Amino acid sequence: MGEDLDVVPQRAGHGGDTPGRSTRRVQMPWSEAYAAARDTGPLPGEAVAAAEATGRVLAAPVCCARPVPAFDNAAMDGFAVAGDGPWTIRGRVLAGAVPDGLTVLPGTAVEIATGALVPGGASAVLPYEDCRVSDGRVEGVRGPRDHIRRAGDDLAVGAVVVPAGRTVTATVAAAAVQAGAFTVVVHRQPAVTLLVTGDEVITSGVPGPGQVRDTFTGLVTAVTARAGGVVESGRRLPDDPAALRAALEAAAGDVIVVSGSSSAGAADHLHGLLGDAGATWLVRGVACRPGHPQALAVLPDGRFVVSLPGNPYAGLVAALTLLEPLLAGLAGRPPRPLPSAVVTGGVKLMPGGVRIVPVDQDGVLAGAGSVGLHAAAAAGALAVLPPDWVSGAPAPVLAVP
Ligand SMILES: Nc1nc2c(c(=O)[nH]1)N[C@H]1C(S)=C(S)[C@@H](COP(=O)(O)OP(=O)(O)OC[C@H]3O[C@@H](n4cnc5c(N)ncnc54)[C@H](O)[C@@H]3O)O[C@H]1N2
Ligand code: MOO
Repeated sequence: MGEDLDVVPQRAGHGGDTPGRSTRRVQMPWSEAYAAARDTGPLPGEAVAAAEATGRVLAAPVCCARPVPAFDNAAMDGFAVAGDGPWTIRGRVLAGAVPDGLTVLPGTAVEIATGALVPGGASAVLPYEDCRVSDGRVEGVRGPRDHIRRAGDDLAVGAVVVPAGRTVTATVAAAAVQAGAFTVVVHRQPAVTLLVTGDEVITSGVPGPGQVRDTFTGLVTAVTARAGGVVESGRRLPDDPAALRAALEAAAGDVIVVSGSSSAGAADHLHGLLGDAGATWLVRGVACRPGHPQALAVLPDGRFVVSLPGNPYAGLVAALTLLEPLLAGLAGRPPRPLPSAVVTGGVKLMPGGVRIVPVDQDGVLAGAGSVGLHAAAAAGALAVLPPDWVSGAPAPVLAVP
């Protein structure tokens, strides 16, 4: 666990606080940091084929473009008839056929399939079950229902199929297509560039003395996907300010995630570079353990920078505290309260802040430092424990990716 250099549990650090190198950082309460990340607002909408929009959030309502049903069609297999019976059979219309010029005259019938376009003149469809057919004639008694589905019976043009703000599911996409809305307007997916810093970090092979294997690429990719974003590029960088500055300048997309370089050491350049670049802090330090050095800034051109502390468990905490809500907000997902669960066990709490601890599906805490990921991996979730938490009380819970 890192040293508590600067625990000042009060709110501060919102916009306007220009980054610069400093070892003393005011820490924002965890719930405010989470909300600040989540409330950055959605990206604009774009038109996407309904069938390809699954998982995206509607930026505009889906409106009915063609009536449902789109044309008068038979609700039953049988005979479309006009006038009183018996009726002389004059033809057959199957689904998909266009009975151009075919009119059902009084006293005549057309054999018809469910879903087939009902020819002009027909006043009802008699199901086979209600008919007798002999010598090219149909006899039967019309019931109270005409068994014709009229155009627009279910939905009229202009009606709202699904309101804005809903996530496109397979059913939403199918309903849109059924209503003739073949494209839908969804919030743009936030695009992420991941910069993995650290001379000691390697991305393949067995680490040599002083080296570690990168743990962030997979975690950030999973958290990003879960929040509705997409990692468009990832790079490993040495602890070199010029390389980090160039990578920050060149990074494409909406959000730059930087792992490591979050602290105050001689090799930690991120904060100074963000200051040089004129960035504005939305969050700079969070009153939580682990993960207190995490930060969120916005560059003058609107790109966000999320700083994940290099210690792997602390970085995971930060990815769930800042990255996931930021991306979910940018993707247009409506804010929802975090799920909460009854948590039991014993842990040293953090005065003036929250302790974030792996918790299993039965609500039992597992201990964890700021480095090892094993407890989070085995537990599957993290409990956010306020300073006054007692065993048996509920606490917000974050699912691990
Ligand atoms: N003087 C202070 N020192 C430190 C403080 C502090 O407040 N004052 N905070 C400590 C805490 S807490 C954390 S967390 C770390 C944050 O460090 P950085 O974000 O600057 O990260 P590094 O120093 O580069 O690395 C820290 C640690 O993490 C390992 N690491 C880095 N990247 C990866 C990766 N991609 N995969 C796996 N492991 C990684 C790295 O090898 C180091 O062991 O600062 C404390 N120090
Ligand atoms: O302990 Mo640090 O808090 O690893 O982020």
